[in-house]
Amino acid sequence: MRLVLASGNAGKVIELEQLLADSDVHLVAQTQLGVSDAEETGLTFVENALIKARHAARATGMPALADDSGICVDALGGAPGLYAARYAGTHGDSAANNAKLLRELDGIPSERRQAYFIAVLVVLRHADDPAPLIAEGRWHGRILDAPRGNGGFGYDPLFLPDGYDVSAAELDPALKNRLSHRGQALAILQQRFAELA
Ligand SMILES: O=c1nc[nH]c2c1ncn2[C@H]1C[C@H](O)[C@@H](COP(=O)(O)OP(=O)(O)OP(=O)(O)O)O1
Ligand SMILES: [Mg+2]
Repeated sequence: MRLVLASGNAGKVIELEQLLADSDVHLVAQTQLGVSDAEETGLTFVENALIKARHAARATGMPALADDSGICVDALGGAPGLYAARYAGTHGDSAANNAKLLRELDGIPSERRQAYFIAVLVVLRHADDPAPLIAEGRWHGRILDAPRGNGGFGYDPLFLPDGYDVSAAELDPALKNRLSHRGQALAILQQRFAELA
């Protein structure tokens, strides 16, 4: 089964390809097919994932998988949340986003730095599919005082997963994929791939 992966984020593409490496799902990244990024106008992760999947399915005529994700920080009322990719103003500027997150949490002690990553994955069989497959995962932890590690992407250097003494950027990639919001959501979705036409 060939699916277009409706994401322009190289970190996500690597993780999702790895997660599906042993399956019969073959992902083709939308950038390889010349598909532009969709405008993320939704007010929820589900809406944005649907918008992205529909955009890629429409452009390619292929079934599509999309991931909308973010990080929600309790002490910030859930921010950056849905707006994680554009938290500091420029879409996808991880260095600026991470710096802003550290600034916003300046002086807040570690016991009040709880946060979770969330990912919503959507599969549309075609652009007008009225019955998308949808799965969600959440990964709990806290925000560090300073970045640690070079792996992963995005907010990983600032995220200390519950139960671990290393940041998400210091975890072995395969372990991150087993634990993460994205890995959890994909495990749920895979149980349903069999339903795909
Ligand atoms: O495992 C993760 N480790 C670190 N950071 C993460 C993770 N998962 C999501 N994130 C951050 C990246 C981005 O700041 C935002 C997602 O934003 P989101 O719009 O879903 O993705 P994006 O714009 O980078 O790519 P695209 O929309 O083309 O899939 O949350
Ligand atoms: Mg995005």
